Amino acid sequence: MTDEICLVGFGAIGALYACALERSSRAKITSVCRSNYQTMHEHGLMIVSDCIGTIDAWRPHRVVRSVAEAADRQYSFIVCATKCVPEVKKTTDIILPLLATLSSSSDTTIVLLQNGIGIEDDILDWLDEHNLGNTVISGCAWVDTTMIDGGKKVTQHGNEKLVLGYHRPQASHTKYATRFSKNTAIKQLDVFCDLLRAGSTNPEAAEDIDIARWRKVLWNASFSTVCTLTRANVGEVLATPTARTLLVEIMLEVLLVARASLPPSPAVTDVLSDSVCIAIIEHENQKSVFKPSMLVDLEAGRPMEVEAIVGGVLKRAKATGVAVPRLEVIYAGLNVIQRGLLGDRQ
Ligand SMILES: NC(=O)C1=CN([C@@H]2O[C@H](COP(=O)(O)OP(=O)(O)OC[C@H]3O[C@@H](n4cnc5c(N)ncnc54)[C@H](OP(=O)(O)O)[C@@H]3O)[C@@H](O)[C@H]2O)C=CC1
Ligand SMILES: CC(C)(CO)C(=O)C(=O)O
Repeated sequence: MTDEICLVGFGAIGALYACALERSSRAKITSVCRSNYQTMHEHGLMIVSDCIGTIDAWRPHRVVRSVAEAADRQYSFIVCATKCVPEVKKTTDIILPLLATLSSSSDTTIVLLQNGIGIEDDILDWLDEHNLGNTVISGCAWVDTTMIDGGKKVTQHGNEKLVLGYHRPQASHTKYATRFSKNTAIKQLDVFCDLLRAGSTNPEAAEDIDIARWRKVLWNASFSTVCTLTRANVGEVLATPTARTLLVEIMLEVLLVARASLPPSPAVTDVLSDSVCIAIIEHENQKSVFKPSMLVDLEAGRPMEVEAIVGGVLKRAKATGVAVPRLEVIYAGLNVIQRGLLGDRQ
């Protein structure tokens, strides 16, 4: 069987995983290409990847200019791999024409490939409001991939892992909870992971995606934010003892919020224990010249994922009454920069 899949957000992550999905030979991808529509038509995309190899002039099955144009059919999966910047546009607003194609009889699954905490909230709210129970999956990518040459090339170096899982209804989603089917969610997660595996990438189905997301945001809320505020690479931050201490202190704050937000379980105790902070720091190459994507966005003058990466943690901190003084300072500092980046968009 061939799955029709729509991809919104044809950047580094979107293109890499769309290519993998299509290389499974069991998926047809419709890609919404915004700034790179013309480039895709004229040149296709060159992919140079340590996991899927080198592919010249790849073009997805169908390339369209807008989400509205893509919404002419039902899809098995709607994949969103834009940067998550609700300060510019909420995910529900970006994919609204596709959401409008959903009905109580459709099995369409929404997949969010984005960093951050609470990135699924507005989609679940929308489904609840519309009395729908479609599965929502999200993925945390542990990969270093970049789109370069004006959208003509994607590079991916080193290891790649995509941890995926489905989101359970939240307490406020009473209508979604009655429509949601855990069996369907598990089945759809399996299908998506199988397609990615067949396309030579390394998906991992998480028992509990919330735990996996908190584990991932530990890195983003600390390294990404401190590197961005100091405009320094990972090695430069690690070489500065006070900044190194700050990284650990931020991670400890995130861990307090994570443990207060999640139902207690052996997995939470295991994956989100304080000792993980030192392990994360020691795992980094101390001389790394790597720049987190938040800093890369700043340097390119693009809005950063402040709300998704820091705002999401702060929302959960407020809801659970956990004090996060360092994250508050980080958030305020990043928002000063973000205001400049948003400019007229505000
Ligand atoms: N790159 C990486 O190595 C990693 C990234 N991530 C996460 O993955 C997510 C995606 O990141 P990444 O691929 O790097 O991002 P990119 O900036 O490379 O790509 C984002 C893409 O989304 C498109 N887009 C944005 N808004 C819209 C819209 N309204 N309609 C249509 N297209 C839109 C952009 O198009 P346009 O060019 O027109 O703006 C761009 O092609 C982020 O959450 C990031 O934090 C996680 C781990 C690693
Ligand atoms: C942790 C990392 C580097 C992906 O592996 C990332 O998420 C980022 O740069 O934003």
